[in-house]
This record gives sequence, C-alpha cells and structure tokens, in this order.
Amino acid sequence: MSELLAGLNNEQLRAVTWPAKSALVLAGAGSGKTRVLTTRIAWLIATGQVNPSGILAVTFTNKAAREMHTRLGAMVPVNVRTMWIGTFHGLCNRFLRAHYRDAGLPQAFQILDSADQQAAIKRLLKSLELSDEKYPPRAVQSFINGNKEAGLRADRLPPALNPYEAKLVELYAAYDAQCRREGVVDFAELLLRSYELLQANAALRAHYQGRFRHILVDEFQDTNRLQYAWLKLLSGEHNVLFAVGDDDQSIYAFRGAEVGNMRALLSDFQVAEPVRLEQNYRSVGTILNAANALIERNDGRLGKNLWTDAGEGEQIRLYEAYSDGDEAQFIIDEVKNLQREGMNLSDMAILYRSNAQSRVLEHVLVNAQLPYRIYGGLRFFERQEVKHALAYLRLVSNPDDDNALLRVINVPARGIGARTVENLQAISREQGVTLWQACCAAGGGRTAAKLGEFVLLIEALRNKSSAMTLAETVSLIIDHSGLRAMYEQDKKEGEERLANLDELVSAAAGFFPDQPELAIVEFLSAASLEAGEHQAEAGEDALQLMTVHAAKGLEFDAVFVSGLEEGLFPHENSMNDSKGLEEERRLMYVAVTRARKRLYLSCAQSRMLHGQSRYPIRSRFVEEIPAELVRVLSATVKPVPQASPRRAPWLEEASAPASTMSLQGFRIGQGVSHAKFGAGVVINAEGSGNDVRLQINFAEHGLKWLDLRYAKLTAEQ
Ligand SMILES: Nc1ncnc2c1ncn2[C@@H]1O[C@H](COP(=O)(O)OP(=O)(O)OP(=O)(O)O)[C@@H](O)[C@H]1O
Ligand SMILES: [Mg+2]
Repeated sequence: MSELLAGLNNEQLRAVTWPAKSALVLAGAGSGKTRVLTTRIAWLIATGQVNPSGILAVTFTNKAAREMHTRLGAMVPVNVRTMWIGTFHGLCNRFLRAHYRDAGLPQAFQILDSADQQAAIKRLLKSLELSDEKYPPRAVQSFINGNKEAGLRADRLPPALNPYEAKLVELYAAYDAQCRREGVVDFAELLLRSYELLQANAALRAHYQGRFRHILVDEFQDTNRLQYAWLKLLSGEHNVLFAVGDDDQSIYAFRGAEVGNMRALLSDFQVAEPVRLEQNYRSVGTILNAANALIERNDGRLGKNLWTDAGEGEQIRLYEAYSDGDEAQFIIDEVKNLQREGMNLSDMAILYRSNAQSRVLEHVLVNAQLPYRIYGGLRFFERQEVKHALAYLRLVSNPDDDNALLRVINVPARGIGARTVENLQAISREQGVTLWQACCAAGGGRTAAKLGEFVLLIEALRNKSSAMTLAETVSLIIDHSGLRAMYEQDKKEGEERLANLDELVSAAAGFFPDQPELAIVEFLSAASLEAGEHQAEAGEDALQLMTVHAAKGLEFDAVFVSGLEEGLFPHENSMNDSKGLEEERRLMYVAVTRARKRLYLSCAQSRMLHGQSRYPIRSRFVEEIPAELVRVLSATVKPVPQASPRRAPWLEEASAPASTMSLQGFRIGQGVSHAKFGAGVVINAEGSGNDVRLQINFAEHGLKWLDLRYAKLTAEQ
C-alpha cells in the first residue's frame, strides 16, 4: 500500500485517498491529475473498498485507456478487463453491445465514423432529391450531431424559425430512420442511445447504479452536456463521481464541451471545494512561466497557481523561417541534433494547429529518412484501401449495410456503373428494401449478370469466412475481392496501400474479442472507435506528429509548436470573437505545456496552404510570451527604411543571389511596393526563370521572402 502512495505530494495524497464521496480535482497542466486518478483506482481496489467491476473510468482517448489499463495492471494484481475503462464512446459501445435488444439495435450494429456519417447524409439528400449545395452535408451533419449532443431528437426540437431550419429537422428525422433501417449508429448516437436506454429502463439503471460505486473522469473540462447527464444518471444517489480537469485546457467548446460542467458538478454532487494541485512535475521553469504568462491573459478563469522545483531549464527557442519548407527543414535538423545528443525520437513531438500543415513536414521527413508517426490526419482506419477492405468485412457481417455496399460494389471495377447503382437505389426506395436485397432480386440481362457475380462473391466470402479466424477472413477478403490485384497494378501508390492492407491483417491477428463469435463485429467497432490512434502505437522509435488537439494529456521531452502565425494559430475562424480567441489561447497553453525540457516555437513568412500562398505575420501568442524566456534563432532584423542595396552580412549563408538579369524585371536594391506590406527594397533573391523568390525589406513589416509566382509586386521606377 505504502508503495502505491509513495512519492505523492500532500495534495495528491489527499485526492487519491479522498473518502467515498464526490470530488473535483481542479489543477493545471502536468500537476499529476491523470496520475492521481489512476492511483486512486489502484488504492480503492487495494484497500478493498471496491471490486474491480465496481469501477467506471472515462479517459479522453483509447490510447489513454490502454495506458491506464497497463499502469493499473502493474499496480494491483487484478484482472483489469473487468473494469470499465474507456472513452465515452467506447464505454457506450460496450453498454449497447450488452443490451442491444433493449436499445432496439441489431446485435451486429455498426458504427459510422464521421466520414461514413457524411456519406450516409449525402445518400439521404440524394434519395430525397435535395441538392447538397443548398444543404451542405457537413452543415446537416453538425446540425444533427449538435442536437444529439444536447440530448434532443428531431421530434423534441423547438419549432423551426424558418423553412430552411424546418428542412434540417426533417432531414434529421429521415437520417435517424435511415440509420435504424440499416442497423448503424453514429458517434453521437452511441451516447444518446445509451442515455435514453438508461433513462427509460429503471431495472437496467438500478443495476448499473448498483454496480459502479466509483465513477472517475479524466479531462472533465471537455465533457459536453449529454456526457455530463449520462454521468449523473449512472451515478444515481449514492455513487461517487471523481472528476479531474483543468478549465484552462478546455479546447472542445466548438464541439459542445461545457466548462460550466465543472461548476455544475460542485453543486449537483455537493462538493464543497475543489482539490487543487499546484506543483507541476512535467516542465522546467521557463516553459511553465511561458505557459502561465500566456494563460493569464484569458478572462473568467477559475484561477490556479503552478510552480515547479525542476529548475529554470533552457530558454525557449524561436525560429522565424522564410517559408514553410524552411521551417520544416529547421525542425527536422533540430530533431536530428537532439537525436545525436541521445534523445529518442518518440520523446519528441511536432505539433500543429491544422492537419493540412503535416504535408510539408512529411515531405522533409521522408527525404531525411526519419521514421515518424502521425496521430490523426489521414488515419490508418480512414485510408481508402483500409476502408474498402473494411467495407467488404461489413458486408460479410451484414450485407444489408448500404453504406458498405455502395463503397465497394464497383471497387475494383467490375462493370457496375453509376446508372445501375441509381436504379438499385430507386428500387430500394420504392420497395423499401436494402440495396443488397435489390441486387439479389435483379432480373436478367447483362447488368444483372454483373450484379449476380457481385452477390455470389459476397456470399462466397460469407460462407468461407464462417469457419475462419478473423485474420484469415480479412486476408481472404483482400485476396478474393480483387483489392490486392487492383493495388498490385497501381505503380504509384500500390505498394504503400498493399502494406497498409497487410497491416490490417496484422491488426486483425492481434485483436482479442470479448466474444469470439462476434469477432468481426467487435473488430469493426474497434476500427471505427480507434480511428486516429492506431498508427502511433507499437513499433520502432519514431517522431510523433499531431495536432495540438490530439496532444492533450500527453508529454514529450522536446516539443516543436509550428506554424505560429496569425490566421493559422490563432485560427482565422476564431479571430473575430473574444471567446474564440480565448479557446485558441487555451490551445496554445496545451501545446506549450506538453514539453518537459525543450520547447521550440516556429513560424514562416510565407506558406502554401490549401493551394494558396499566404504571407502571414507572427502569431500574437509568440508576443505574449515574455521576451526574456525566449532565444531567437533566426536572423530577424528591425526594418530599415533605407535599406542598403548591398547584400546584408547576416545573409552570408543564404543562397547566392541570382543574376540581376533573371529576376523578372526586378533588381537588388530596387524600390518596390506590395498591396499588403507597402513600400520596401529588394535585398536578395534566389531561384531563376519562373521560380524566383525575392527577399524584401519592407519599411513597416521588416524582412519577407516573396515568391514572384504569387506575390503581386510593383517596381518603383
Ligand atoms: N508526485 C509526483 N512525483 C513525481 N512525478 C510526478 C508526480 N506526480 C506526477 N508526476 C509526473 O508528472 C507528469 C505529469 O503528470 P500527469 O500527466 O498526471 O499530469 P496531468 O495533470 O494529468 O497533466 P495534463 O493536464 O497535461 O493532463 C507525469 O510524467 C507524471 O508521472
Ligand atoms: Mg492528464
């Protein structure tokens, strides 16, 4: 026992050994909240206060859940599988699988991830003959999910304000009906369905309230209304809700998270005072000071102090690159230096605000031959080839899954064209049958023969797979569906896609279902639920790349926060309102506090994003960090109104200036003007022909590199 509690500070100890009543631990980044939560579970079990089956713990990612399992396994000698530890979605999935009948679901119900859901909505719009320009599927999707997360079904919504909204409500109802017909549920539905079932079924509710004596929630600041209501319902009158969180790290308000749940918990669960942890064990002083200085600018915080006894550590490094490519190169060079100094690649992370930023980084990483893994982005289970294979697997499990059928009916191409598919959809609509049933009933003719072959293929896969293991089934599907042959012919990307398909077989081989007869179903739901986390798992030492959102709760020795530019971070959508900006600042706080020892900040003076080039200015968040904490690495100079035409000494290492002849009419030393940056002087150049970049010293905006293909520059004569 004493071993379990060894090393905890007094406040942590108080939280871990809190009596059997509800509590809120409110504390800043790196103060040990997650550690306290895990240790409390171990302590409750070790002291015999609860059986493992009496524990329900909610984590923010599946990865965090697995880590908690592993830690607990090492701390207390119990079968950790009997504990319910997982994300809200994972736990609701487990609950609905156990009670599918009461929930009105087929036993093999499938989970739609966000992309599947969008496809389902597109299909619905088409069947109702509504244009997706007028009703963008994304907008319909967020309308549906927003309402589900608020606990509202279509028939319980307040009267629509206008005909457009009325149509959205209709679409919501029609979408739910379509999902019911096809036996599928989306992410938000997992929660809402569980909540409704618990609420409607008193016996079930009593059972679970009796079972889960201790409910523990990590990252509580990011729970939404429905999740909070679900927790409240499960905890009943007597059970204990132990929540840990940090209002300064609430970064999902855009998805309905309510930091107000923290205040609600205090009153709903009669918690007199939150427990506060103030010592940070993660970061050196400089990093912590920077984080504190940043977050102090937000209003309405619950207020916290954080200190560390880890010493000041090194200064934060700031690099201002002239382009995104240069930024990426700088980062990768630093990564290599750190690696040479003995740091593992897996202890370093590159963080960015938007997934699109990873492309340039990946490009440089591939050239440098550094192994890396991306969390999020194009996720393993979202890759085209993997989704194709999973669609076949879905059909093997349930041929009435229309989404899956549409995805692969003509992949690989087997002569079933768009017209045929439209006919099938019309039959399905008119006769109220699934597409599979429509396929099976197709009459004579050439097209029907093609459909017949497809039906035979799926049936053969179903028959053969019934006596096979999961991995064998996946392998069979890849070979017999024609996917393997198709990718073998693809000279460009085939090799990588085949490797991913093989990886899928390995994933299936390493999957241990709770109920072997439901292996396929369980594997498919795990694939939907774990999208985005698989890649960053096992394997060789690799650099970690992810969005700041995905980095929540994690820590690394060295962290690179890239793209610190106005419009990118803070994101342009957030810049016009103070709430949005404060959420961005919390996001920056999360980014900075991921670092243990070394923190790099970087930005670029020009960036290609979504096919457009931009010339951004440095993020305000960089300016908000006290200057004495930062060491500037790039050659930044103050603007000089009358720049000398000679090459400046700090540019000695830059590439040699192109000859004045090839600069598309510009020359070094020439006065120029730019629509956004105003007047300046050309001081350096690189490239030739059409691909020329000029470095210009603008009187008001300082040094910039501009690409002449995109920049509109006028020469002063
Ligand atoms: N008492 C302690 N002694 C030594 N190390 C500790 C102690 N408490 C926590 N740590 C370590 O500090 C680091 C941060 O802890 P943890 O991840 O639990 O913080 P957190 O509050 O959950 O952070 P975040 O807000 O980012 O999720 C971890 O490496 C953890 O093992
Ligand atoms: Mg944590």
